[in-house]
Amino acid sequence: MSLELLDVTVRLGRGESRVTALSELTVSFAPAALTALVGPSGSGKSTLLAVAGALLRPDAGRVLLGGEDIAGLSPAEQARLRRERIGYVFQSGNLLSGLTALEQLLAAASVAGRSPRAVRARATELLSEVGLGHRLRHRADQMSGGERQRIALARALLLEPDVLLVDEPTAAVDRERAAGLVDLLAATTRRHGCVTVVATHDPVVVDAADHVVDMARLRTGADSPL
Ligand SMILES: Nc1ncnc2c1ncn2[C@@H]1O[C@H](COP(=O)(O)OP(=O)(O)OP(=O)(O)O)[C@@H](O)[C@H]1O
Repeated sequence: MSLELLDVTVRLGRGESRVTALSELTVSFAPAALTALVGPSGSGKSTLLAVAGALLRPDAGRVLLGGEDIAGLSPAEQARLRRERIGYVFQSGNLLSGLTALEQLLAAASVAGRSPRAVRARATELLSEVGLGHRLRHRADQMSGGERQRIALARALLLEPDVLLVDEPTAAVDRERAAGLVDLLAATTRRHGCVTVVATHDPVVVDAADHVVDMARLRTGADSPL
């Protein structure tokens, strides 16, 4: 299932601080492929992820997931789409306070309508794969930013979404860990066939990516869409 943004414009802020974060941007992202989204700070990478994940409604343009315009859905339909088909791994982690690493994954599975018991073994395995196998029963709110983001990554991979949106997954980890996380992301993406878009400044991610989209070139029209 492909993901396409067609002539998308997003304006953010109010009054004098109002900026056009995305201007008539057109780009498509392939399924079963990891796309690295690169570009200078402020070029709109995070904004693109928010629009692609139906967290932000564009001022103009369409966002097609498998041919359906998700920007035009009602708020309730968008909420359902976000819950069932989109995985987010943002730097804040968006975790639930008070829960352990393992409970974060089991709770997410439960909200998505899956039996926590059925996914427990896979959840444990994924937490080990992101390097947190020894901290399954530690509270996530007592972990570092990089560790919390790795929990969010394991949680997203457990739910096997159609679209996986990841913001700077390697910013808060050491180089060796970064390579391991990117390999896991790429392998899972190819296995499950999801559209994975990773906003990054990290050459490790760019080297492992199937495609690279450069925001700076898109904005000036120098890049043709994939
Ligand atoms: N809430 C907001 N209100 C006003 N302007 C905003 C808001 N959020 C972002 N912007 C602006 O929109 C533009 C795009 O920001 P965005 O965060 O998408 O860039 P980015 O490429 O992800 O940057 P970075 O690499 O630093 O994370 C920037 O000019 C930014 O200052």
